[in-house]
Amino acid sequence: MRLMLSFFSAYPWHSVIMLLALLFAGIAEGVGLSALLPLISIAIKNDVGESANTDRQPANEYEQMVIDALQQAGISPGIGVLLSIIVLGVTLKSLLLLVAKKQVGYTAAQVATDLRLEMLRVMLRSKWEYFIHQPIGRLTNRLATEAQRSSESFVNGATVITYLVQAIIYGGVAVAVSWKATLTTLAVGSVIIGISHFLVRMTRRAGKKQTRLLTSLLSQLTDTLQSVKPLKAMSKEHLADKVLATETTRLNKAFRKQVFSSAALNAAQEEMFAIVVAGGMFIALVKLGMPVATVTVLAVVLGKMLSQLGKVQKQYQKMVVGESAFWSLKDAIEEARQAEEYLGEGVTPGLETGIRLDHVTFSYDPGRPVLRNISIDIPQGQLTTLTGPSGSGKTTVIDLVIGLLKPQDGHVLIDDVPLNKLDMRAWRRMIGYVPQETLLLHASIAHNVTLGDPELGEQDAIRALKEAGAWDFIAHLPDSIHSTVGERGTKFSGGQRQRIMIARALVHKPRLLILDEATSALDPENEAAIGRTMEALRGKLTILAISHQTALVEAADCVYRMENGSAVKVRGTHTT
Ligand SMILES: Nc1ncnc2c1ncn2[C@@H]1O[C@H](COP(=O)(O)OP(=O)(O)OP(=O)(O)O)[C@@H](O)[C@H]1O
Repeated sequence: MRLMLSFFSAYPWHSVIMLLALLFAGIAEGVGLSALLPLISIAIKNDVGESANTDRQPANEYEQMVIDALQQAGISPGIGVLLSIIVLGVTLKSLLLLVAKKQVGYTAAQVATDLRLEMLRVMLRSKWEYFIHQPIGRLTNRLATEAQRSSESFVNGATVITYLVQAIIYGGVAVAVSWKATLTTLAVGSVIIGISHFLVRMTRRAGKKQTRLLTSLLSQLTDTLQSVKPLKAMSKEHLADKVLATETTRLNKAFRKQVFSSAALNAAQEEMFAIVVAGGMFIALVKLGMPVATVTVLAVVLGKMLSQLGKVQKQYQKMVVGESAFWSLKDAIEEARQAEEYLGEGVTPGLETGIRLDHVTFSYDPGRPVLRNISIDIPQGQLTTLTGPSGSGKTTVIDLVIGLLKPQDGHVLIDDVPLNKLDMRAWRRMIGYVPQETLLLHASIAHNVTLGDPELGEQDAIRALKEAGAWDFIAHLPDSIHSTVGERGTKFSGGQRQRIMIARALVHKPRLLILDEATSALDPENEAAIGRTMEALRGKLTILAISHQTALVEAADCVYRMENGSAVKVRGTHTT
C-alpha cells in the first residue's frame, strides 16, 4: 500500500473526494442491507400464514434494532417499505461509486501525464554527460509503457480500496446479525487468503521481471530500428531478429507466470469460499438450529464479504504487476534529478572580443584525456575552423564551448569571463548550432526552421533559408515553406536537409554559429555556396566550424589542427 500512499500524497484532493465517495457508497449499501433481515423474516412468516403485523418475534436483536429505528422515524416496516429501502440503498451506492470511479479515472490519466512530463523535464535538464549515456529506447519505454502501467496500478489500487470498503460494510452488517459467525468466517477466510498469498508474491516477481525485460527489449528495439538500413543492405536482419527473439521469449515466460498465478488465485479462492459458506450454513441450520431468516441473511452477507475480500486480493495482485513500473519510473526520475545541470544566474554574456580555451584538459574516462592542456582562440566576428582526424576531440571542444561539458583543468573564457560564471541560459540563447546528424521533424519546413518558436515568423524562416542557401530548392515547391519534410526529412537529400538545419541555426540571429561537420553531405558547389554564406556572415557573427572540406578551411580566418590531444594553429593572426 506504499504505492497508494505515494499517490495520495501527490493528489490529496482527488484522493479525499474518492475516499469520501467510497465511504458514503458503502454506508448507502449498509443501510440497504440492514433492511434485508426484517424483509426475509416478514416474507417467511407470511409464507407460513402469520400476519406481518401480528406480534411476531424478531429473529434477533439486530432485526429488533432495525424495526425500532424505522418505527421511531414514523415508518411502518412492511415488505414494500423494506424493499424500497434496499432499492434506495443500491441506487445511492451506484451513484456514489460513479463519482468515485470518475475521480479514479481522472486521477489515473493525470498520474500518467504527470509522470511522463516529469521524466521528460528532468531528462532534458540533466547534465549532458548523464543524458548521452541513457539509451533512447529506455526513455521511450519509460514515457510510454511504464507511465501507462503506473496509472493502471493506481486504478487497481483504488479498486482494492473500493472492494475493501464494501467488505467492511458487509462485515459490519454481519457482525450486527451474529458476531460469532462473522468472526469464524473471517478467521477461516484469512487462512484461505494467507495460503493463496504466495500467488500474489509470484505475480509481484513476474511484474518486476516484465518491467526489466520490457526496458531492455525496447532499448534494443530502438537501437536496431535505427540501424535497419545497413542490416538489410548486408542481409543481416536475422542477427537483429535473434537478439530480439531471445528477449521476447523471456518476456513471454514472465507474462505466462503472471497469467498462471492470476488464474490459479481465481480458481482456488472461489472453490474455498463456496466450501466455507456451505459448511457454515450446515452448522448454523442443522447443529445450532438458528432461525432460517438469520441464516439466509448471514449466508448472503458473509458470502458477499468473502467474495469482496477475495476480489481485494485479486485486485491487489493486479496492482503489484504494475507497481514495479511505477517505482522504476520514480527511481529513474530521481536519478535524473540528481544529475540536473546547474545553469546558474551569473554574468550576462556579451561576446565582444571572443572565446578562449585556456590550457584546457578534458577526459570522459579518468586517466584517458581526450584534450591535453590545449589553448584555442576563437576571435569575435571571425570564422575559426577545426580540422583533424576522427576522434581527435573536435566535437569535444564544441561541447566545452557550449558548456555541455566542463574541463577538468583550465578554463573556457568568454570575453575573459570563465564560462561557469556566466548565465548559461543566456549564453546558449546566443548560439546557433548545426549538428552532424541531419534529423528533421516530421513537419513543415517552416516548423523545422522555427521549431514552433512563437517569436519567429514566416519572414524570419525565409530569411534564414536564404542565408543557408536553401531558398532556391524550397521556393519551387508547390507549398513552398509549408511543404512537409517527410518522416525524418526523407523527402529531401542529405545536402538539402543540412541546409534546412543551417537555416534553423540562423533563424534567431545568433552571435555564435557552430557547425559540427555541417557541410559533410554537400557537393562541392553547395559547399562553396555555404562557404560564401559564411564569409558573408563573418563580421556579423562569430563562427566556429568543424570541417575537413576545403571551402570552410579556405574561408577561415583561423584554422586549428587537432591531433593526439593537442591543438595546433595552422592559420590565424594570434598565437596561442
Ligand atoms: N560520451 C563519450 N564517452 C566516452 N568517450 C567519448 C565520448 N564521446 C567521445 N568520446 C571519445 O573522445 C574522443 C574524441 O571524440 P570527439 O567526438 O570529440 O572526436 P571528433 O574529433 O569530433 O571525431 P569525429 O571527427 O569522428 O566526429 C574519441 O576517442 C571518442 O571515442
